[in-house]
Amino acid sequence: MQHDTDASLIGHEYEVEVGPVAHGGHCVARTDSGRVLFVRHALPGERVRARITEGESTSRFLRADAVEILEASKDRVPAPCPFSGPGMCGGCDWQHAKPGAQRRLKGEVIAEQLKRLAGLTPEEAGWDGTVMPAEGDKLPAGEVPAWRTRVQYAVDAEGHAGLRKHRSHEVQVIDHCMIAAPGVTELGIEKREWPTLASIDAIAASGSADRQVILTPKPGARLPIVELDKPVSVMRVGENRRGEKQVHRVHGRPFVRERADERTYRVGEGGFWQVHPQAADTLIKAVMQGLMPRKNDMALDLYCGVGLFAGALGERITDKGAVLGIESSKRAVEDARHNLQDLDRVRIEQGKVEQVLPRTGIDSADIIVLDPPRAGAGKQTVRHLASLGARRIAYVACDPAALARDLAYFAEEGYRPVTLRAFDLFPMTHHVECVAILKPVEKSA
Ligand SMILES: C[S@@+](CC[C@H](N)C(=O)[O-])C[C@H]1O[C@@H](n2cnc3c(N)ncnc32)[C@H](O)[C@@H]1O
Repeated sequence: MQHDTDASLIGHEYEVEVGPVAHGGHCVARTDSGRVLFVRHALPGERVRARITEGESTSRFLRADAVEILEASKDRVPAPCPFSGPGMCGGCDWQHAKPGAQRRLKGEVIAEQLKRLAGLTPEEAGWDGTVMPAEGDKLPAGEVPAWRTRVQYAVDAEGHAGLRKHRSHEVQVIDHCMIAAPGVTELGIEKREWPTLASIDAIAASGSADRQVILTPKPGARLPIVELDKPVSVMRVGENRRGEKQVHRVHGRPFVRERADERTYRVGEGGFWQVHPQAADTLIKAVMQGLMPRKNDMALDLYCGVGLFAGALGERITDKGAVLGIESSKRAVEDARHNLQDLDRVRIEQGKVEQVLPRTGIDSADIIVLDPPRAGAGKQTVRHLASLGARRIAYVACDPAALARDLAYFAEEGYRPVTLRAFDLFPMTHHVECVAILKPVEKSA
């Protein structure tokens, strides 16, 4: 039996004044009785009618969608995508904000996380407070940037391709995704029916003409014959006898080729590559400007993926120096070793940073780049890195909260950020990428 005290509030509506944007991209508001709402599709300063999408009368906070805008912000624009809005596609949650306002709001989230979790003002973090577009991203104002080179389509019960709704397994059927790169759209996935599939990952490399689809069949279903508008390589997701996910090549190359800093990188299924076409070059430039590698440096590239930063470092560390990359994914390590085989100062180790790094016996490094997954590196790894005495550390982060937490750990170990740069590598969404350069705090005599 359900008590009155924990009754579901889903569907209840409140008129609220919308406060600041919070980590995760939702705006904070309060009901008249003081309940905290995280409101999607709203903007700071607006008055909206918010409909509860998650929460009970006893929940600490509720989630809501702005279903009617009673007083609009000057930053609001009509969402260009017909599939974006309350109850629809969960992808682009900031379509209703002008591009400049999107970047300003991302900046406000970074500033808030730095203050709350690392006790740093923007000045103390070496940040001018701006979020820059990716290098070379010169899209005219007002146009929707078609940047997404990798799109994961979900398939509904009738076989129509679409995108997942926000925090839901339901599929929003679409006829095209506005932020998908032209190479993805040209495949025509949405024009066909896929009754035997659960999902389709579509990849259109930006560094080559390679196109790939990774098909996940419904349990027990057969793989369809794939006929798309452009030639693609096809991979299939299955399970081995132990129930572990395995990916097999059906036809074509089992990888796509990408380019960054004038090198070609092979990226196999499951290997990480930045989704925005200008992201890899933008990040390499920011990291190299910050680290300023010297020919004899001992350098580490942690969470190295298919070798993006290790490649850039290996090009610059040419004399008696060395570069060690560490990456947990076996497939990515195979690709990294292939990609960097011409760089004889570069070595790649497979395994988790927190396990492999202590095993290497390395007790000093001159420069370090780390680009961990969303959760960040964590206290143990930060402590280990600080003990290596590097003169500079570049921290690449896709989550400002994880970055701020790790900056606080670095501060405990005597490292502080000297510059921080933020890039809008995910336009139309609340996501943002940061590069912080850290140096040891000089000890006073
Ligand atoms: C954000 S990606 C960065 C990849 C690469 N630096 C790039 O920009 O292309 C993070 C990478 O860390 C790897 N990874 C995740 N957890 C790890 C761990 N504990 N140790 C080592 N690698 C890990 C993932 O497989 C992924 O390739």
